[in-house]
Amino acid sequence: MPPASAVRTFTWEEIRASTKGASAKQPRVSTKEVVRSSAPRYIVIHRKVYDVSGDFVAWHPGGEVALTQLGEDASGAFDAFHTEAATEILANYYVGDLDPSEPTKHNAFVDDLSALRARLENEGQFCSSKAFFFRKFVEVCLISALAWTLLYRGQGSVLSMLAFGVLTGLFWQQTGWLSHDVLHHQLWTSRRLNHLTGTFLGNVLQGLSIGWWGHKHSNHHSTPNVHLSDPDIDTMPFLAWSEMALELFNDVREPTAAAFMVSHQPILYFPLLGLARMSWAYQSIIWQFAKGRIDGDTSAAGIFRFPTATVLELAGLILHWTWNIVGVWYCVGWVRTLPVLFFSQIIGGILLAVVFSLNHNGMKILTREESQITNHYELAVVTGRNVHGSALSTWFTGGLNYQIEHHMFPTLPRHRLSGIAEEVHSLCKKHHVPYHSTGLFSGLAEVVNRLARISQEARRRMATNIKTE
Ligand code: HEM
Repeated sequence: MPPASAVRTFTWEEIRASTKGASAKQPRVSTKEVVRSSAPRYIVIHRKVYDVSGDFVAWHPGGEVALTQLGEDASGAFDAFHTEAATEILANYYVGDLDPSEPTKHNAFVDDLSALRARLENEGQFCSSKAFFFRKFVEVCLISALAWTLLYRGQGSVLSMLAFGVLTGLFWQQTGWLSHDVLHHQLWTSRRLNHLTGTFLGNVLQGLSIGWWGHKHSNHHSTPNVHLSDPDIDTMPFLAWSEMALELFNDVREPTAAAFMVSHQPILYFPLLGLARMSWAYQSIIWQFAKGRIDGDTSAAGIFRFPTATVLELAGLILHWTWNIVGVWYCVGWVRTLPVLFFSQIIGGILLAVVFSLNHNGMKILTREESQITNHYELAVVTGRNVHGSALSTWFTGGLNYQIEHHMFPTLPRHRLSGIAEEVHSLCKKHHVPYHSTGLFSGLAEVVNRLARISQEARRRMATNIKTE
C-alpha cells in the first residue's frame, strides 16, 4: 500500500462516473461491459475505494452480484456476505480513499448493528446447531416418505393422489427453506460443503437449480425492493408492485395482455402463485444451457467457473425429474402421472411463493437514488415484513418470518433469529427506523391491498389515457 501522503482520494462524482454504461432504464452496467472495457469500475467499502473492473467478476466467488453495488457505498452488503478471509483479499483491489469531505451511508444505527454483529460473532452465534439442521432434514424425509407411501398404497384413489400432492408440495417448501439456509452458508464453515449440500437439497430434492437461484437471490439481498434492481419485484408483465413499475408498460412485448393482467392482479395473484414453481423449474433448466443470458448478460457468474458445478447441477436435475416421473408412473400409471405432478407443483408453488410474498411484497419500494443513501441495515428494515405469532408460523415460513433479522445477518443460522429479534426491534425504535411485524393473514391482506392499489392506478391511467414513459 502506498504511504498515506500518496493515497489517491476520490469524490462520489468520480466514483459514480465509473458506472458509465448504465442508464435510468438499465441501472446496472452489464457484466460484459465491465469485463471487456478497460475503464475502472469503483465500489466503496468502509471509506476505501476498490476497482472491480477486468477479471474481478470471473474471480469473485459471489460472481456478478458485486456489480449491483457499482459506484456505491457497498459496506453493508460486503459485511453481510463475507468472512474475514474476504477482507484480507480486499487489499488486492484497493485504489484509494473516499475524500474525507464525502458522506457515506454510515450512521449511529449502523454503529449499533455492527456492534451487535461483533457481539454475535464473539459469542459464536454464527455457528449452527447441527442437531437442529439434522432434525429438519429428518422432518422433510418423513414428509416425503408419507407422501410416497400414501400414493403407493392408495392404488390410484383420488384421495391418495390429493394427499400426495399436498404433502409433496409441503416437502418442496420445507426442503426449499433448508437449501436456502445452506446456500447462505449457515450450516457448514466450508463454502464448498455448503454448495455441495445445497446441490443435493436444491437440485436433487427440489428440482431447482442452486446456481440460478443463488444468482437471483444474492441480487435480491444486495438490493431488496429497489426498483429495476431487485429481481424479486421484476414481475412485469404479470404483476406490478409500484407505480414505478407501471412505467414499464411501454417496454413489455404484449402491452394489451400486460394491461389485462395488471388491472386484474388482485384476483390473479393466487392463481399465479400456483404457477410459480413450474416457472422456476423451467428457468432452472434453461439456466444450465444459457447461464446469465436470462438477465441479458452473456458472461457467467463466478460460481459457475468450475465445469464440475454445471455437471453436478445437471445430474441433480435429471435425477429429480427421473425419480418423480418414474415414481408417480409406477404408483398410479401413465394417465394419472401428469395430473398428479401438476397438482403437486401447484401446491408447492403456492406454499413457497406465499412466504416470499409475505417477506417483502407490499412494503416500501425504493428508487435507485433512494437506495444510494439508505444503508444496508435500514434497507432490510424498511423493505422487510416480519410475521409474528406461533411456533407454527416459524415452522411454516422456515424462519423467514424473521425477515428483517435475516436480511441484516444472512449467514446467521435460522434457529438464532428469534433470539435477536427483540434487540433489533429496540435498536430500530431507538433510531426511529420503522420496523414492521404483523400476523400471517394480515400480512397477506397487505400484499393484496398493494396489488389492488396499483391495479386501480393502472386502470385510472388507462382510462385517462396517460402515456407513461
Ligand atoms: C473488492 C470487493 C470484494 C471482494 C474482494 C470479495 C471477495 C469475496 C470472497 C473471497 C468470497 C468468498 C467467501 C468469503 O471468503 O467470505 C466472496 C463471496 C461472496 N461475495 Fe464478495 N467480494 C467483494 C465484493 C462483493 C460485493 C460488493 C458483494 C455484494 C453486493 C459480494 C457478494 C458476495 C456473495 C453473495 C458471496 C457468496 C457466494 C457464495 O455463495 O459462496 N461481494 N466474495
